[in-house]
Amino acid sequence: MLTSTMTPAAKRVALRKALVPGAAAQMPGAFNPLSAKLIEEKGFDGVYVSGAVLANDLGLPDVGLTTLTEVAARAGQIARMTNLPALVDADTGFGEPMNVARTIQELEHAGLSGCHIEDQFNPKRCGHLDGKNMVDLETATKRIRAAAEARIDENFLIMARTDLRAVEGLAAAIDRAKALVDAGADAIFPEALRSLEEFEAVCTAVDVPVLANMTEFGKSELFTRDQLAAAGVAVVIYPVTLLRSAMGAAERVLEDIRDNGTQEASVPEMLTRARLYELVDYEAYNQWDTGIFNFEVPSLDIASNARTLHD
Ligand SMILES: C[C@](O)(C(=O)O)[C@H](CC(=O)O)C(=O)O
Ligand SMILES: [Mg+2]
Repeated sequence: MLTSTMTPAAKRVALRKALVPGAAAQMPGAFNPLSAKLIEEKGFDGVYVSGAVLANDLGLPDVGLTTLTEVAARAGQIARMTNLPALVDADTGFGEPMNVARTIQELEHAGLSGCHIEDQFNPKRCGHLDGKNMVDLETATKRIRAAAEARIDENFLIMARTDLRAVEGLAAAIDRAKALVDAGADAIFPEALRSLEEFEAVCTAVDVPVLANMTEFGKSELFTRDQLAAAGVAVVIYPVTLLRSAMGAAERVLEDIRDNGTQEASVPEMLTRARLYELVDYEAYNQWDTGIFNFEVPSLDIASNARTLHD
């Protein structure tokens, strides 16, 4: 009720514990606080807060336009609504090393469990697009060192993302990943790898947990959890999956209303009123005021989601 019951410190410990090489812990991307509750209810290991989703949600492209204030605020809203640890995409860190240090502290104060910082130039691009511009090794390591030194809670996870694979190849990406670990990264996000063998090579080369980005319509195939676990991956993100699914459903129902004059045919696809109320724990709020949940919600078979509007 109201917020999660676990402290940010406890969630950070949970994230550290989940990040075991070969565990392939699954962290779907929450596009809002409510979807984080759904992710938790379905038994996932953590929640990812995607920079692409955050930007796209504002109607913006994912090119580094969002500010630290916007990202910390939205990620904080998401993090505090779930007992799962939340890992946020901090893009290029929002500036020079001193700004990166502030980014880490703001994200900690917002209740996040960790973040990743990448080695692209601003304006950055989605890691699965061509034409990325990379910063040099010195700048990349400075960002990570500043991040690691700035944290207050030693369990706040600093993950270094390298986008070098698509630009200079796997060997260069592995070299950079090692240097980023030496600079203080607790985990590595090798972006846009091409095969399971490449994941395996990175996992073998670095002695910290490795993340796999299973984003749709990108450069990586959509490998299964078992395949990634066998390659040694510690954590898997599905960053934009829920936003793409929700927006796909929204597009379909809008066309239904426009073309048929009613949404009736789309209702079976919808989350029911009862299910929605269950997710926001409506009933629990009666603890303060018994008048809050004293009405009838059409009782239905929540599991099959099979009712119609007229039930
Ligand atoms: C992981 C990612 O950084 C994100 O912002 O979610 C994106 C995802 C995407 O655009 O599909 C990425 O650069 O891979
Ligand atoms: Mg991103």
